[in-house]
Amino acid sequence: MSQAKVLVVTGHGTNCHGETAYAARQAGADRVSICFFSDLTSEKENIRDYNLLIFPGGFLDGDDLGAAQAAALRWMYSSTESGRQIIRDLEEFYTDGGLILGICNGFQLLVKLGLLPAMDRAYFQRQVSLTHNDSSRFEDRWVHLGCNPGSPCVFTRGLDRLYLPVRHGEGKLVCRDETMLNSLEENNLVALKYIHPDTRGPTQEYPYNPNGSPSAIAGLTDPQGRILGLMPHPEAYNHPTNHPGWTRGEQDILGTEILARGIEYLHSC
Ligand SMILES: NC(=O)CC[C@H](N)C(=O)O
Repeated sequence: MSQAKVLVVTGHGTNCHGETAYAARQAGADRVSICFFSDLTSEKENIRDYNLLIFPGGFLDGDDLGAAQAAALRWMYSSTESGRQIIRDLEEFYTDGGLILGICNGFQLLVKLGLLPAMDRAYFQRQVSLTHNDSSRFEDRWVHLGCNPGSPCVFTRGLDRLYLPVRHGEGKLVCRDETMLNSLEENNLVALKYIHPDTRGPTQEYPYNPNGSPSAIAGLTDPQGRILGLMPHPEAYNHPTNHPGWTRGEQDILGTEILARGIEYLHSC
């Protein structure tokens, strides 16, 4: 059994790191640290000392140039003080079996870095993007989600339906064409979809699909299932009283279950 060592990486404008670290502890992590991106370049922290990397939600660099765009460039082109490229550390971290979770702004970073969906195992090549919601406004609401039982994703393993909050302006997935969208489905890289509360099937209907994402895509995984990026915030449903209907006795599976599945996977390694 290996320990689950979690690193939550923040930057200017990140605002969900504290809650995400709390949720990781609740989910059973053995060690949780929060570090700033510059702690990596100054070599105060090294991602190779961890096995679960979390990119939390927020507004990195004020969403200038598009959400997480500047941060993606920073990851691609920054080096440590001793001259090691940060991106090589990230690559080795993943090749050695690490898990990566990107929540909302973190998901935006993962697609812009090309870590998701990494179709045909083409890691670090940008294949899709996330853009402005169809509503042209920030959407802040709870959504119903269905997990894909055929997906290799370790974070959603055994989960069926979830109810989680979203809060974003740029959550609509963009694919080059219909063929790419179909390949995402065929390769089971779609881990989570927005579903309609009545039919319980994938939906394009607003506001159940809050951004107009094609095929109702809310979260993606990679071919190895060790990376998950999702627009909803699992860390924000870490206690029954976070549920908007808790005073009426309403409850769903806690969002922290997503983190717990990843941590269980690490414990089993
Ligand atoms: N909650 C978040 O992480 C916000 C995501 C993002 N910056 C957006 O508004 O699209």
